[in-house]
Order: sequence, then structure tokens, then C-alpha cells
Amino acid sequence: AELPAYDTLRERIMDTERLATVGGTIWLSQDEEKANSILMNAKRAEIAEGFKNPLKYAPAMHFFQGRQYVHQSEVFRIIQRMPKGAFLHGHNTGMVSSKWIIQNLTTSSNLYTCMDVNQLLIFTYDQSKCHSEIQNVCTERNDLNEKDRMKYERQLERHINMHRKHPEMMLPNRTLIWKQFENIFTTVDKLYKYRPTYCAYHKRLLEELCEDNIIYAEIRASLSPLYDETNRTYNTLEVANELERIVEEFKAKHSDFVGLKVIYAKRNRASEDEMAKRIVTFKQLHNAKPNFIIGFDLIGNEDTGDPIHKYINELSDLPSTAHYFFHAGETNWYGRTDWNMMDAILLNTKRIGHGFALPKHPQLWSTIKKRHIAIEVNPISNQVLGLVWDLRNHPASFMIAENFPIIISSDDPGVWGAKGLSYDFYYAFMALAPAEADLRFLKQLALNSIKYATLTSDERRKINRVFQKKWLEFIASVIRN
Ligand SMILES: O=c1[nH]cnc2c1ncn2[C@@H]1O[C@H](CO)[C@@H](O)[C@H]1O
Repeated sequence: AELPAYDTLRERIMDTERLATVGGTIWLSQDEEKANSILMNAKRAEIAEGFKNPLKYAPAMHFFQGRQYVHQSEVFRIIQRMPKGAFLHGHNTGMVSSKWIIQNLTTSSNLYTCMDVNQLLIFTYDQSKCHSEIQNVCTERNDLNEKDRMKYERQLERHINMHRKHPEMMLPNRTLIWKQFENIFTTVDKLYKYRPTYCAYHKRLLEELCEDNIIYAEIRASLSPLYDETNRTYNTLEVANELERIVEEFKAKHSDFVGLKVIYAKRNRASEDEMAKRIVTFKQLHNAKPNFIIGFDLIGNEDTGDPIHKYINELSDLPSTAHYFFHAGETNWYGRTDWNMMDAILLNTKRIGHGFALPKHPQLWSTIKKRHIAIEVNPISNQVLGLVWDLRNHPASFMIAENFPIIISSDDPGVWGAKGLSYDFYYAFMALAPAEADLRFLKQLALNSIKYATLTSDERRKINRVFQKKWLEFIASVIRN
């Protein structure tokens, strides 16, 4: 008589937990249930196989080593086809595939490589930053046969991608990882500041989002001045104009795409005066384009940057229509850098970028839930940038169990060989969430991305309509195949 009661209790506990997780209370239609069982058959098979052979189980591996197995995954293929809603945490200059960049943006005859002051390879159209002989990329490439050309391109790509065969060698040293990471942005700095390249790059950025079934994005961008072939320069507002034009042209060709907006993002190391100036610039930008330049953020390695607290005076008055989207808590420290999360919340941030350290700060939990401050979780980014090795140990598991308002994003997918959101959704589904988390979880992630996006009511109507349509198509296609 004792045993059935014991088993009932166990089941009740498990049910209660399941209902309390992200997506736990979502109701599925009959068709969704059918698609869900197809998805879950694939997921359970992958987990069972991985339990037997963890050395080939991507969710338990570093992305650089697991990616080849992700590509074999049926779950991943389903996730790729799934409409994922909005892309809410990414840095424009890290979002486009490195392979595409090398193949498409390094072919113009006036592009050179050289070494800068720090002996770092940079792409450039002029010699101003060169501290070595310059090499014309076209000439170098054209002198090679097919096979050597591919080798040459792989070599170039290595300078703009974090991928290494043995990421474990880098792991003990986050400073080194960040150095390699920031070097990439130095390597491409001059390349992307050339207006024609800038435009082609951002067009491709939008295409890659669409190819991954994303219908809207809010990206961090610094809007640094551009120059063009006539040596004309474009100031920050003019760069915003360019970007807006590219987005509008893209929308005209892709009627289902809802749009892309910009979070003005500047480095987290600056004097108070510099910060005050940036806020002035931000206000001008926001004033000119309130529905395009929607907010402000501080970027860079949080551990070596200045704390948000340093700037509370400068950051204390934002236009009522603008928002903060602070990076905060992207750290392994406890009781230091992580206080940025508190300051972000006290400054009324709309969302928190990363919030990796959130489980350590119980005083912040209820405010985050009450004020619906979404946590932008970037699993692969946190792994590549050395916060966690095995993503099953990622702190977002706690946020999922506790149904925090989370969204999943990919930060700089182009820099680590991911694309769009699918890889991060896969890791969220397979490594961060419970084994039995199902289509409800994935659907909730997509719905959250829409819920926590910064949209007008017209845009909201459109995104809901488009998402609903695409979701039904997706469910039908899963059932069909
Ligand atoms: O995860 C991140 N945390 C903080 N800053 C980042 C992260 N990813 C990229 N950047 C910042 O964005 C710039 C490129 O636009 C990079 O230079 C880097 O400092």
C-alpha cells in the first residue's frame, strides 16, 4: 500500500516541475501534438544515444567540436525549419558568416591586407594603419590555383573566426579568449567602414536571418562613421540613414519580414565626459528616428570594462520613448562585475544581455519577474567566450526551471560558425532544458522573443499574424515529412 502512494508523489513532483518550467503551461493543438511526438521521438533517440556515447553527443560538447554532430541531428533540422520569431541579442559586426565574408567581401581589386601596429592582420583599402608591406588580396588570390586559393581563403577566414580545433587549450585564459575575439573586430574594422562593403554586409545579415526563419531583429551597433570611394565620410546619423534604407529595401522585397532596429552600443570603457557625449549623440539619433534607434547599451568584456555604476549620473535621464538594453552579468565573478545586473535594473533596463550571474542574486529575481525584464541568454557565446564548458552546466537551466522571462540569442554567430538562432536554440533545447522539455518549450522561446521585442502596435499585429501563419506551415511540414 505504501508503494503506489510513493509513486504518485513522485509523479506529482515531476508534473509540478514540468508545469513550472518555460513553456510548461502552453496548450498544444491536435496537429501540434502530432508534430511534438515526431520531435520528441527524435529528441529521446538522440539523448539515449548520447547517454551511451557522450563523446559524440553535441549538447555535452564544445560547439567547435560538437558542430559536426549537430549537423547530423534530426532535432536540429526541425529547429532550423521552425519559425523562431525575433532575434534580440546580436552585434552587427559579428553576425554574418565568416565564410561568406571572405568569399564575397574580399574580392574588390582595391582591398589589401597588412599588419597593424600590433602585428595583427587587417583588411584595408588604404595604408594609413599599416606597419608592414601591403598585399593586394585580389593579386594574391588570382596567382593561385583552385586548391591553393581555397587554402588561402581558409587562412584569411581564420583571422575572422574564433574556431579552433582545440578550444580547451584556450579555456583557462579568458583574457586570451577576449583578445582573440576583439582582434577579429580590429581585423575587419576598416573593411566594414567602407560604405559599399557596409551595405553589402548588412544586406547579407538580413538574408541570413531570413534563411534561419527569423522575422524581426534588434541589433547592437556602434554606427561609427563610414567612408566611400570618393573619400566622402558619413557621420553617425548618416550611417543610421544608410542602415535604415537597407532595411526598408529588404522589407520591400520580403513582405513577411517585420524589420530590424538598432540599439546604439558603445564600449564599456570611457570617462564620464565621454559617456555624457555618447548619451547626447544617442538622444539626437533617437530623436531623429525614435522607432529605429530604440535604445542604448554598453559593450565589451565586462570584467575589464568600467562598471555601469560609474556612469549613473550620465545615464540617469533617457528620453521616455527610449530604453536601456544593458549587457550585465556576463561574468564568472560573484560579488564584483555581476553587480552590473543590479545597476542595470535600477536604471530601468528593458532587458538584460546575458544575465549569466543571475542565479547568484536572489534579491533581483522577483523584480525581474515583476517588471518582465527579459534575460537574453546566449549559450554558445558564453561557451566560446569561456564562461562555461559543458552547456548542461549553464545557469540558464535555473532560469528555465523557474520560468524566468528568457529569450535565446546568438550574439556573434558569424564569428563562431553558427548562423541565425538555430544552433543556440538546439543547445537550449538539448543542453539547458530538461530532457522532457518539448515543443512547448521551443514555442515559448519564440513567443517570448516577440513578447519582449520593442514594437509599435501595428508592428505587433503584423509580427503576430506572420508568426501565426509560419507556425502553422511549420507544424504541417513536420507532420508531412
Ligand atoms: O558577448 C559580448 N559581450 C560584450 N560585448 C560583446 C559581446 N559580443 C560582442 N561584443 C562586442 O561587440 C563588438 C562588435 O560589434 C566587439 O568588439 C565586442 O566588444
